[in-house]
Amino acid sequence: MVNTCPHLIAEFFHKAPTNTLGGSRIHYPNGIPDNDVQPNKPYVCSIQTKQFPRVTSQNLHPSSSATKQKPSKNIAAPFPPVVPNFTFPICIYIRLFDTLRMASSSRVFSSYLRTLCSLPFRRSSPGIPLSSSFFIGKSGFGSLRLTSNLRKFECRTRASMAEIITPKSKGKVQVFDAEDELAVSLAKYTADLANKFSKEKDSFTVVLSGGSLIKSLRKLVEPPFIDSVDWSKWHVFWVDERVVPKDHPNSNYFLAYNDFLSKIPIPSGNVYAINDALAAEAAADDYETCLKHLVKSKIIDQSEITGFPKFDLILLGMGPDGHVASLFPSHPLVHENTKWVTCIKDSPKPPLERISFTLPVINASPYIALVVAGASKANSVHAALGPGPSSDMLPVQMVSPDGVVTWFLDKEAASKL
Ligand SMILES: O=C1O[C@H](COP(=O)(O)O)[C@@H](O)[C@H](O)[C@H]1O
Repeated sequence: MVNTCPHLIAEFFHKAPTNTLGGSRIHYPNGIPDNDVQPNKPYVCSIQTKQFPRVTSQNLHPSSSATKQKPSKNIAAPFPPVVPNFTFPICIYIRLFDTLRMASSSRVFSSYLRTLCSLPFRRSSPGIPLSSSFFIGKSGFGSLRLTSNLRKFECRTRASMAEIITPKSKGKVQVFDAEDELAVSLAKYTADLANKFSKEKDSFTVVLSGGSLIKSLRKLVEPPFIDSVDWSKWHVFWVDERVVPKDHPNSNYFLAYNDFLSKIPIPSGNVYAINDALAAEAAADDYETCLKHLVKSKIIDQSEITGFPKFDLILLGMGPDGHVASLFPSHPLVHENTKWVTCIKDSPKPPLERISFTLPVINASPYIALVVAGASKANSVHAALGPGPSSDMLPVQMVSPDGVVTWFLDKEAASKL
């Protein structure tokens, strides 16, 4: 019986005409007897109830008349009068830990549902998976599992972040309801890695992109993160640069200096800008020489397998067309596999001339963050993370390191997943 269960799982289908939600009886799958239920193991069960009103997106709304129904005499409180607009697409499984009290109290149940309502993906959108399920554990940490007939996602969430677990090769994908939350998470991720590497090898080599990435790093230069790292251990590089003077508004260095570097106590000798006094090829060669020197002096690690430099962390942005660094779709530079640093003189995005790390350098990194926000990038995010192969590989799809790729997406960028 419910009362003897170490944890409970409720399931409801808000689309089905017989929707119910309640706690009078838990049915475990495949006829598992209640006393065989293992602690801390999730089961997808159904709750059979006659007491609660049917659950639909309407009657979960506070103003709905269903929420004002009188509860049956068997339940402690009316079924959630407080759950805001609730429009999960198909079906939801709620795992409740720690006993009967959770199932037997609709107040607890409704507080779980409130947490659930703050999740992304709660609105139906084109391409919404055919079914979804949601698990909430003891700590308030939950996950949303979305299943389509093409592929499976599993999302884990804390507050308004969902994590989509894709095939390993595609990396770890986090989706944030708001860009501000993305920025906090990125700051924590970066600070944690900086501390890990500073502790392990007394230095931290990090590579910046230009563009919107710098804005997304803004929380790192605010408390508590700014005080949580030893900036003297940092060595900062650029994955790409535009061939313009360092004080030009198009310069990636200029952007990073204004919004990031000028706000942190990093030794100026640890900031390795691309030489703006040289023409494109010379600047690329000069940067490669600089990197080789730093590999020799053991500031930068080197991949034992490929010989390419191995930066501790590469922070990558992605353009709406799926470009990363200054490696653009269908451009021959994406196939450069000898040089460490190269240049492009016909960039489809201005300015025409740019310097860029090559893909083997990017892919040598043990940690890559792909930071992508905004609806304009949703198609490329879908090409990279969505189901099925695409005929023309975007540069972002060629980011495939031996290490870990972590995607930081806002919900607009993830809207086509
Ligand atoms: O031109 C560039 O574009 C990409 C993406 O920029 P975003 O503003 O769309 O995020 C950027 O990552 C790269 O460093 C930059 O040179």
